[in-house]
Amino acid sequence: MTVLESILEGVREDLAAREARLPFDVVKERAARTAPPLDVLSVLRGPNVGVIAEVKRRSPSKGALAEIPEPAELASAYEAGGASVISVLTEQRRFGGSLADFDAVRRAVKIPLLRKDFIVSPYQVHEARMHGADVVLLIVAALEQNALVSLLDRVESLGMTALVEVHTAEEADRALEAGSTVIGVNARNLHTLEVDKDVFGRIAPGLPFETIKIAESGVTGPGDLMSYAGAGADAVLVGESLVTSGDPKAAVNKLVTAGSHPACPRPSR
Ligand SMILES: O=P(O)(O)OC[C@@H](O)[C@@H](O)c1c[nH]c2ccccc12
Repeated sequence: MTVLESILEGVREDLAAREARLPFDVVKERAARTAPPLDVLSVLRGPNVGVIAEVKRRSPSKGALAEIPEPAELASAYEAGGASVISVLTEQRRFGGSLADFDAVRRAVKIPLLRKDFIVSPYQVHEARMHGADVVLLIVAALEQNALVSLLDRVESLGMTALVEVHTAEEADRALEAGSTVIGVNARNLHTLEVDKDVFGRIAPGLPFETIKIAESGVTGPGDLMSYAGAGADAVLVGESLVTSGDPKAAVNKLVTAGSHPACPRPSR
């Protein structure tokens, strides 16, 4: 079994437990009564290379990263540092996240929020909306094509934006075929956890120019942001280097400053 497969197994078990506690109908109803999602597309289409800052306690590859006793405080620091979007991991077993973290962050900040989890069922999409998500991650490697298509439709029908994650050119083709407008290229292979920062530069130039391109993983500072920008990134998604920085506001701000510097390559749109 690959790492991704074992993560998905745990996710399905946890999902079944939540479904037993709160019926899908109720989740749908509450989602429909939640304040509408924020327009993240116009945020990501802005003139600068944006920063999506992630609340991440641990990861299968690195183990514990940071305790983060107050996710709301961390998120406020990200917002104050100029992040465009905040990503909150809600997967519990491997990443130490939760929907309670998501709620705390939602109450603390005004900028768009991404629910970062392993979405395999429509239940999780409505659940994300019920908790105030604006963006939902869909991982191509975790989904059959028909499931990807129907989850993407579901996300959009609720007014949210799907960040569709790929790691290979074949997955990028599947993402485009499904109709994705925002594609994240993860430098990390979720089957093996290996990181290859050149993956973005190999895949992004082949995507349509109007596709919003996000470079995910392995950003350690402004240098990485600049090189991803040179390969066409509209934004970078950063977790580890921010949560381990000791000063998340300053760490985000360094990236944001690089992404708005005149010397930073801009997405051509
Ligand atoms: O901590 P990093 O290397 O900055 O990476 C952040 C983000 O890209 C990573 O957390 C991530 C990308 N895709 C995912 C899918 C599931 C869980 C986590 C992820």
